[in-house]
Amino acid sequence: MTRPATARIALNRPLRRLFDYLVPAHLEVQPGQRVKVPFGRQALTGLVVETGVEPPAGITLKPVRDILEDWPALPENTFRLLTWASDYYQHPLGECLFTALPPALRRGRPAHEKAEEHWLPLEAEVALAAHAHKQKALFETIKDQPGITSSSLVQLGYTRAQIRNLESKSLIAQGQAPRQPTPQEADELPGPSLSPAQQKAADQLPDHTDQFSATLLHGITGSGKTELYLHYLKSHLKADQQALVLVPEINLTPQTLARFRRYFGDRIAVWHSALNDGERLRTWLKIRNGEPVILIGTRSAVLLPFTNLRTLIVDEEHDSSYKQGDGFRYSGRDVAVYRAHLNQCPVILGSATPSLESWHNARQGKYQLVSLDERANNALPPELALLDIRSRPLEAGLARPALQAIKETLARGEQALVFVNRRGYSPVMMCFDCGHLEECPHCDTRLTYHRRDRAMRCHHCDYQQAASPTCPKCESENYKPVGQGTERAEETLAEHFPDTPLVRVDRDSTQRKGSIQNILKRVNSGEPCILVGTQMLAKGHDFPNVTLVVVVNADGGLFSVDFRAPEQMLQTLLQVSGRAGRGNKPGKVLIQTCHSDHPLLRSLCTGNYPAMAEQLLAERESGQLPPFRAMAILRAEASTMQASLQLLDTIKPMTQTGSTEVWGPLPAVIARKANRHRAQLVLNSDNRKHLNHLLSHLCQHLDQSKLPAGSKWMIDVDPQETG
Ligand SMILES: Nc1ncnc2c1ncn2[C@@H]1O[C@H](COP(=O)(O)OP(=O)(O)OP(=O)(O)O)[C@@H](O)[C@H]1O
Ligand SMILES: [Zn+2]
Repeated sequence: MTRPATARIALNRPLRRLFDYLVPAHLEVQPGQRVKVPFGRQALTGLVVETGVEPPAGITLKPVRDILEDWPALPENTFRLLTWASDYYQHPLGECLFTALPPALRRGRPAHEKAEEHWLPLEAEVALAAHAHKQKALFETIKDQPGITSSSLVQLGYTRAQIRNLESKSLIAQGQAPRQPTPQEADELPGPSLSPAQQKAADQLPDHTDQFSATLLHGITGSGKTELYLHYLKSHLKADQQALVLVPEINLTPQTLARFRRYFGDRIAVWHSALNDGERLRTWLKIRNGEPVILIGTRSAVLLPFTNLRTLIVDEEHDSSYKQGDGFRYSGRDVAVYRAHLNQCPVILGSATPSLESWHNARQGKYQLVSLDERANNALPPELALLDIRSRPLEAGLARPALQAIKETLARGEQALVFVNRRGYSPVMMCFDCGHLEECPHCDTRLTYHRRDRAMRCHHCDYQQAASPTCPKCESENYKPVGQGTERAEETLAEHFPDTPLVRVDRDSTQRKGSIQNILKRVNSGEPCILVGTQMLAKGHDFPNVTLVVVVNADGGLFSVDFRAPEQMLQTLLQVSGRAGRGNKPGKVLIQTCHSDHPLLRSLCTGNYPAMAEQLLAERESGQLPPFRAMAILRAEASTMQASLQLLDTIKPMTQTGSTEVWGPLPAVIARKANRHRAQLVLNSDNRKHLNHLLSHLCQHLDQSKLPAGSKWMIDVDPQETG
């Protein structure tokens, strides 16, 4: 008797196991392929992991119901990448594999595009009834963006009925917009002409796209790293090959895209969180079909099923947004390096402030270091100075010399940028009579005061309450904001500079789709203005007329318990400083601090990042911290702290092997978040392989143990946040 055909299937479930099914004779399946399988009373989409498996004895298998297409949605190479990542990050294989599918395919939709409706205006102006505001706005939108799709319009808040209505009035009709230049046409555009310093760096980049190499491109802020990427792709990527450029979310600005489109036209595709399901499916299909796209995308783009990926670039490689903070906690940068290794192709990691991990790898010769230490366009590096605010009067956080410098900058017709590391009005509300501080009822944190909408908000859970004008405890009127947020800085600056436009950039001011684009457009017009913002402003932007940067308070990272805090502080401060003086006028940076003699801040002022990195690495080495050892955190969450600690206490003996040092269990820095009590066990090992085995073993054990109700555990490998 021949053995019946079987398949082992992964489901999109947080389960560390696979499921075996029979494969009916009329179906043929292969690894990576999507199938429909019965699961309980449901029919689920599954991905074939293996065929011809020996099912456990005594179990009657159910048959696969159907195949969704006759080709593997995940080709072999992508499949191997995800299998590796599942093992490395200790995340269930099913969920890892499904992250490489667009939402429509996860849900079992067919893998082909629905024809999209594109719209063009038929008239130059419209005569609509005066009250038809929405219709007019819709028409204007279509006029501004000819060829826009129905789904994009719906995303902008219009309805399909409104679109039909304009169509019935013969004001718009279906049709495609004028095309972008094709790759051939774009080829005729002159390539970027590199400065001598850029050319020297370009000459050191890897020559071959058919073998693995990892390069760390350390280019100071404003040195033109993007120009180098463009040049590299132009001269090395063949017409039929695919490339991936990873960027942090906020860097995917229209300017960046325009620069890539200028050289590569339609070959450029994008991948980020704001795409709708239709757009995701379309781009996914292009990549899976092996079209020679150059994909510019955020973190998850590194998991997509490329079939001919020959170059990977990770811009701002130090950026912490490359590490996913929940669920499948992978690092987009590290997966990119592994992927280049699998594909035998080059990966280029670029940054003005490389992560200590990458710097260490370069020092050890694992990565090739290429340095670019001149700014493009003959611009000079900014001049950094500390401004000690210990005994100076402050006006809402700003010292007089800082206000004076802003005034002079504006008088010269230039722009100033004020960096505040908190959004909202003030991070604390305090009663100066009874000492009451308003805290979140669900977390161990203070509530942030948002003056604009008179709300007190928790930045860790969704909690908010109306702001009270008097102390909620003793009703004193002596109840006041303490500390600086972006809203408060904006308010003070508006009082000081009533005639100057103020532009605030933080998560609150950029929530609406397109608002960041409008803000950037305004700043790029060059008119004198003051920009006030958080980290969002620090990264990657190119504002040629910003000549002054003021850092309201630099001290946040100096005394944190998180061992990465000093590194992240230096990176943020150097990045935000790097926004000054990128055009033809010199830039100046004023850093307000209460610790102007702190060695870290002193070395910051030299602007010499390699020296800072060496100093920080020496500290990491003496503390036996990453990158000198591998680290993983086992976190527990429960309805009481005691339960969390207890769970970790029972696990701890299992983690104590020769090569692993264990710290904890200890409560997390924010011990209670959204009413969950959090504790952690930190594992450190000299041997990454041993640590990986230990973690796999732990996962298996924990999966099979019965945990107390309401308790949860999770593993974070190479954690970014260790508090
Ligand atoms: N070879 C060149 N010729 C003319 N202009 C250039 C050249 N290279 C770069 N530039 C310009 O210099 C500016 C800085 O370049 P870019 O934004 O690529 O710097 P960067 O290295 O990415 O900086 P950061 O790390 O600060 O984001 C841009 O306005 C860019 O157009
Ligand atoms: Zn909260």
